[in-house]
Amino acid sequence: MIKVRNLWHVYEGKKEALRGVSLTFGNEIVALVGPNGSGKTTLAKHLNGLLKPTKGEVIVDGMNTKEHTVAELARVVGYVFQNPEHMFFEENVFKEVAFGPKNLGLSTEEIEERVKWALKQVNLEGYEDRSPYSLSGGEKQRLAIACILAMKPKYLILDEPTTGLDEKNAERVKDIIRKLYKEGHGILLITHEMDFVLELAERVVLLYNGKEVFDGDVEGFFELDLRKYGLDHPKLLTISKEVGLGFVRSVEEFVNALEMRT
Ligand SMILES: Nc1ncnc2c1ncn2[C@@H]1O[C@H](COP(=O)(O)OP(=O)(O)OP(=O)(O)O)[C@@H](O)[C@H]1O
Repeated sequence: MIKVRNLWHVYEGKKEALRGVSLTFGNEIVALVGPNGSGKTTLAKHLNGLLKPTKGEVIVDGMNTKEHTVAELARVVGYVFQNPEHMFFEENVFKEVAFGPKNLGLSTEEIEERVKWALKQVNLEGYEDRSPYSLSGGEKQRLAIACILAMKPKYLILDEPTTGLDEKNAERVKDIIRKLYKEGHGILLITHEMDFVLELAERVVLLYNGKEVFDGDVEGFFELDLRKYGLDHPKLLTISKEVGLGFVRSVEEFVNALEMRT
């Protein structure tokens, strides 16, 4: 479990980015949403100790982030940043994925095993010798996930993982997220894409001005007046409600509901 208790974060210059956020998070897919500047990235950075609380505390599987290093916490909470190409620096995909496990001090054999396993999870087998920079946008995103997975963290934070991807690549990333969740990972998705929230999340945390203004299930979230928070409803849901079919989470569910009615 990750427990966030009355978390405040004040940046230098006195910007209060988080103002008393409390939540717990386990093996689930949680979407962290909110308008620009609401504090999503600041909150996420607290979960693996990149930032330390100004007030309050964050406990990751019993570890208080104030008392543990980022290196220790990164074994438990992996963070896949937005625009992953900025994080690549090795000459090939194998070395890129091996970097994390190497830093954990694992044996060569185990490192190789982990790289193989992580690349398989994201369908990048056979890419070992390619330069990370030669990959497509979708492949880079999957490589970034593999780099983090190779550390075998229990929790994963994914910051805008489908931004800039075409539909096919976005679907692939969604499939990876579903698979990782089924395998027991807790997943925190930072996203602006409400379709993504509708389709994938189990729970939504909405931040606004550094406070959580909603923490609950997806259906309840989409009953909010989201315009107040600078967010939109997904088109599919709007149409479904307009034609009286109520809450659906995918085109498939919409079509089924339509067929049931006729
Ligand atoms: N290093 C920093 N120093 C000072 N203020 C900062 C710093 N980083 C973020 N902030 C401010 O803290 C607030 C919250 O920022 P944060 O990046 O957490 O928001 P966000 O919800 O992730 O936004 P976005 O959706 O635009 O990525 C913003 O007002 C931002 O300008």
